[in-house]
Amino acid sequence: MHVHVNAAASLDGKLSSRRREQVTISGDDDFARVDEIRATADAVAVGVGTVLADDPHLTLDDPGLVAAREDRGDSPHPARVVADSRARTPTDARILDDAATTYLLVSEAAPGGRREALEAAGAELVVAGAERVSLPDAFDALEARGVDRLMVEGGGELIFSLFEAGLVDELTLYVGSLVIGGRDAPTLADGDGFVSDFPRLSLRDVERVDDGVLLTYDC
Ligand SMILES: NC(=O)C1=CN([C@@H]2O[C@H](COP(=O)(O)OP(=O)(O)OC[C@H]3O[C@@H](n4cnc5c(N)ncnc54)[C@H](OP(=O)(O)O)[C@@H]3O)[C@@H](O)[C@H]2O)C=CC1
Ligand SMILES: Nc1nc(O)c(N)c(N[C@@H]2O[C@H](COP(=O)(O)O)[C@@H](O)[C@H]2O)n1
Repeated sequence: MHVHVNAAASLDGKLSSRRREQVTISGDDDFARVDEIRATADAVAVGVGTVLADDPHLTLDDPGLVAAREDRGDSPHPARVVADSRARTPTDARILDDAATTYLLVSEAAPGGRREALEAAGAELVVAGAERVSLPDAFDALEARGVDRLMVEGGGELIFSLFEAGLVDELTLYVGSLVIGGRDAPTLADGDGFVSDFPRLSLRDVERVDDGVLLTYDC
């Protein structure tokens, strides 16, 4: 499976503020670029922290991109994926509407009642890992369901785990021209952080987009 991580950060590396509310960092051109990456993906993933903070929809905005997917025999929108060990996704989350298939990656520790409620709300559950979602096992299960290209939009906890597991193939980072600051504000890679064996990426491209910079890396 090809895993493409995309995120937007302030120039001090924050994905949002210390309030963990959604901050608009990208401009129109960058959001259009994000839509295009979504359109080429079989599925778009976030962690449950992003679902709880942003209530994202993760579908395509551009009807032309929807039509192009349908012309080539794909579903109108990519599937949606949430890494959610304990099945904390609210049953009324936008990500659970019927616009696209939604896979919830849960662990064996997810309470049975929550699993049933989320299945009733339309989610397809994938169980991988004892306490926390095992990303390698979960991604194998997604691949078995036809997900060959996965886009990951965040947040920082999930992205750190993906780097830690060596699962990232490509990173695009839009760096907006604003400062958010805050020692507790989410960054591109949070988690426990690395103290050695830091992942080193290969810079493929640098481009000016909106009033910021788009960095593209091979991982
Ligand atoms: N600017 C941007 O591009 C973006 C910004 N954001 C912002 O980021 C913030 C949310 O980010 P964050 O709080 O880091 O949340 P994440 O979206 O990264 O979700 C983290 C949660 O995912 C669950 N999870 C399940 N399995 C794993 C695993 N193997 N590794 C890591 N996490 C796992 C964990 O909860 P559990 O243990 O319960 O499973 C964890 O707390 C919000 O403020 C949002 O606005 C988000 C995306 C993009
Ligand atoms: N690329 C990008 N730029 C920003 O400025 C952002 N705040 C985000 N956030 C991500 O986009 C998701 C929202 O998706 P929908 O519009 O609801 O489909 C949000 O959850 C973050 O993952 N991304």
